[in-house]
Amino acid sequence: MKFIIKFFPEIMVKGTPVKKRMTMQLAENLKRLLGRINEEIQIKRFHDKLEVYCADEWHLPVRDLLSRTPGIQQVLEVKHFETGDDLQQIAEKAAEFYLDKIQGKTFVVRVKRTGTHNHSSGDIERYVGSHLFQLGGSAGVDLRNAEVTVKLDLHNQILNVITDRFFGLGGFPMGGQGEVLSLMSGGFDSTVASYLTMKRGVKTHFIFFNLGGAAHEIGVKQVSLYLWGKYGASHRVKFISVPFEGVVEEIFRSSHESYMGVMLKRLMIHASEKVAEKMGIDALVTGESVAQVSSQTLRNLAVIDDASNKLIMRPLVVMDKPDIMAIADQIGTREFAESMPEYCGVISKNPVTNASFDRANKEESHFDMAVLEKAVAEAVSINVDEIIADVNQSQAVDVVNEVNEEVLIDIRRDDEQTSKPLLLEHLSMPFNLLGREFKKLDQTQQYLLYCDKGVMSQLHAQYLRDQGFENVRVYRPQD
Ligand SMILES: Nc1ncnc2c1ncn2[C@@H]1O[C@H](COP(=O)(O)OP(=O)(O)OP(=O)(O)O)[C@@H](O)[C@H]1O
Repeated sequence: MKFIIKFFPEIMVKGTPVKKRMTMQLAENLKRLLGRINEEIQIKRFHDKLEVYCADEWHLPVRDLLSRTPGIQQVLEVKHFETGDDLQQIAEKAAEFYLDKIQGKTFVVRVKRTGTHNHSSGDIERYVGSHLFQLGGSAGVDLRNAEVTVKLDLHNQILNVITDRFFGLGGFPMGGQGEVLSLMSGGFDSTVASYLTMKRGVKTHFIFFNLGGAAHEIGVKQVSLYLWGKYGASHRVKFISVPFEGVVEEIFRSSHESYMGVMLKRLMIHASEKVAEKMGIDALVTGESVAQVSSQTLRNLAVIDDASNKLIMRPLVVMDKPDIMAIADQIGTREFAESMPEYCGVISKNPVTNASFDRANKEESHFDMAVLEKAVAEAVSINVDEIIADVNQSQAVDVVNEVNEEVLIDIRRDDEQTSKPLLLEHLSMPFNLLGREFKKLDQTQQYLLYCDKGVMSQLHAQYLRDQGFENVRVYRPQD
C-alpha cells in the first residue's frame, strides 16, 4: 500500500532551496526510521509530497510512525488496484472503501486521470456515483456541497483509492534546526517543553541534575527514553546526569534561605552552560512558566537567565497548566510525570519573588564554585538509546527471571497490558497507581514487578523498598 505525506504548511511556504533541504531531511529521517520496521519499505520524494510504499502487513507500524514524526501535516492512505478502466470494477472498489463513509450523508465522486482511457473522468464519476447511490444508505449526490468526497485517482491501468487520512504532528523535520540541551526533571513541564522543541525539529539532548535520588534518576531516564523513542529517534542524542548533591549541600551552607531556589536554578544553568559549551550547543531549554509557582516571576526568571550567556528557551513560558497537561496526555507522558518521585530539597519556605541581580551575584560569591566544577567533571553522559542497558547494569534491586511463590505484578500501562498480555498468573497495577494501591498489599509477601523494558520496574521496586516493602524484586524473563 501507499502513504502520501503532505508536508507541514510552514515548510511549503519556504523558498525553493530551504524547502528542498527540509523535504530531503524528512525523507532521510523517515528512511532511517522506516528501515527499522522493514528494510524493503520505499520512499519517493516529490516537490510537494513524499510517498511511502510498504507491504500491507506493515500498515499499522508505518501509520503509527508517520503519526509521530515531526514535519508531517497530513497523511493519506492509498490502496491501488489493477482495474484498468473497467467501470464496474472501479465502482466496486469505490464501494468497498466508501460505502460505510457515505451512510446518511451526501456525497460526490471526483476522479483524476492520467494516461489514456476509454472513458472520460465525467463518465467514471457518473457511473460510480450511481452505483454507490443504488447500493443505498446515502443521502444522495450533491455536486456542490457534498459531505463526503469520494476521491479516485486512475493512473494508467491502476486505480488509487484514498482509504483513510490522518493528521501528523506538524513541526519541522528533526535535524535541520540545530541542537539544544533540555533541563529535564521528569515532571509535566520539562517533558512537554522537550517534546515541543523536538516537534519543532530541534535535536534535543537531556540533562538531569541528581539532587539525591537514584529512583528519580531512573524515572527521568525512562521518560527521556520514551520521548526520544517516540518523537526523535531519527537522531541520536545524549542523556547527561550531573551529581548535584554536593551543590545542594553547598547552597545550604552559603545561601540565604529565601534565595536557595533561585540559586539552585542559577547553578543548574551554570552547569548546563558548561556542558553545552563542550557539546557545541547554543541554547538551553527549561519547563518554567510564568507564575506557575510563586517564585516563577519574570524578575526571578531574568535573574536565572543572568547566570548564562546561552539562549534560554522556555517553550511553556506563557502556557496555562491545563494546556500543558493536555499535551502531556496527548504525548503519553502524564503517567511518567505523576509517578516521578517528589524531590523536596532546596525549596525555600519563603522564596524571594522579586530577586535582585546584585543580591544573586552576592549570594553566588559565597558559593564555592569548585563544588560546581567537580559536579560537572563527574557528569556521566550516555547515548539515550543506551539507557536500558545502563539502568539494568546499575540496578539497585535484584532481578530474577523466573516466578516461584512470589506474587507477580504487571506495572505496565493499561494499553500495554491489553496489547501484550502477560501469560503468567499476575496482579495488574499500572505504575501510576502503584504507590496508592501497593499500600493495600500484605507487606510480608514476596513481590516481583514486571514491565516491558525492566526500567520502570527497577524504579518502582526501589521506591517500594524505600516505603518499607523489603521483599520486592524485578521480574525479567529471559529473551
Ligand atoms: N533536577 C533537575 N534536573 C534538570 N532540570 C531541572 C531539575 N529540576 C528543575 N529543572 C528544570 O527547571 C524547571 C523548573 O523546575 P521547577 O521544579 O521549578 O518546576 P516544575 O514546573 O515542577 O518542573 P517539572 O514539571 O518539569 O518537573 C524544570 O521544568 C526543568 O526544566
